[in-house]
Amino acid sequence: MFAVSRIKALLPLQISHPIAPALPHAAAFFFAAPKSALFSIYPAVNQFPASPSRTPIMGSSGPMFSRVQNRNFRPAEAAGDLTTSYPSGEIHDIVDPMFAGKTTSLLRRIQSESENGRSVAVVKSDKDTRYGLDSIVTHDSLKLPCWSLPKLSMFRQSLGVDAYNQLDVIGIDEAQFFGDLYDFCREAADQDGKTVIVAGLDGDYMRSFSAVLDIIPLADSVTKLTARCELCGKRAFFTLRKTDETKVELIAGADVYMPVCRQHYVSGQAVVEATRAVVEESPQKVQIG
Ligand SMILES: Nc1ncnc2c1ncn2[C@@H]1O[C@H](COP(=O)(O)OP(=O)(O)O)[C@@H](O)[C@H]1O
Ligand SMILES: Cc1cn([C@H]2C[C@H](O)[C@@H](COP(=O)(O)O)O2)c(=O)[nH]c1=O
Ligand SMILES: [Zn+2]
Repeated sequence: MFAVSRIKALLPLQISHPIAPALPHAAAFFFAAPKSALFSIYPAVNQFPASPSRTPIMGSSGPMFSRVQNRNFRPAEAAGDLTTSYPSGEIHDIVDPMFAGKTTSLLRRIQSESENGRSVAVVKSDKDTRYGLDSIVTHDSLKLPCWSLPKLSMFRQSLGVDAYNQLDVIGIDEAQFFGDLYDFCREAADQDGKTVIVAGLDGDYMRSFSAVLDIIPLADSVTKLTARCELCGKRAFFTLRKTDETKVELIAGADVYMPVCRQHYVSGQAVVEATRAVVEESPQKVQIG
């Protein structure tokens, strides 16, 4: 087994530079918004518990941006009556390899919804501890407060039922780590009338299916972003793992992963596998790239 070097420098928890202009090398799903508008929602961070995941108290308020009206929630009291007007939720699925800009897109979408007067909250998997548990953070250091939870089924209870009912928009980052993504999205959109914006990897380093693909049949829209191949600069659709670690879930950044085009995925995988075979015979620390 090879040792994987740990991420050396965690990104700072403050925004360290302005919003990247429209994801230069992503086929972007771009919500034009002034930089100042994004920053205007950050003061909300200080109004809420530093880490809601550590204090998931019933009825507590979490990192949800202010809005008082509940536009979407409709009790399902008349279920079965065809004349009943069901809530009009939506599901939008943003998928990509790593570094293509899905967290940036999610952040912009949430910002845009908030500016349009909608009540928003963001949740990510608590498995991703790279930048702490109280924010989603992009690879270029933009951040937004969030809830970190092991399961989406805990979301309503963590926010408190009243706060959940008042929500219009739910953003989900690192969605590939949620086993209950399908059930949560279906209920939130179909029953509770929420707009759900989901961002996650469509495949792991082996290009196997991710939970994010399960919700395509439920979705209003699916957007696949692309990164730039780190080896040749062409469009990158895949994530290459540079180490010999084989477990599916391995939380890391650019020290372990890189976005690659098809050609470099295939050749890169061949190198990783050949190296693994050699090193299994003669163990030593190796990292490619
Ligand atoms: N190899 C890389 N290492 C670090 N950052 C990168 C790399 N390639 C692209 N980026 C930056 O990451 C940004 C996208 O970050 P983010 O939205 O967090 O992506 P994702 O959530 O899809 O992983 C890009 O706009 C670019 O500035
Ligand atoms: C390819 C791949 C990725 N992961 C992990 C690595 C990161 O912690 C996240 C993806 O983060 P990002 O916001 O998309 O950059 O997923 C993994 O566990 N297994 C994989 O195969
Ligand atoms: Zn390439």
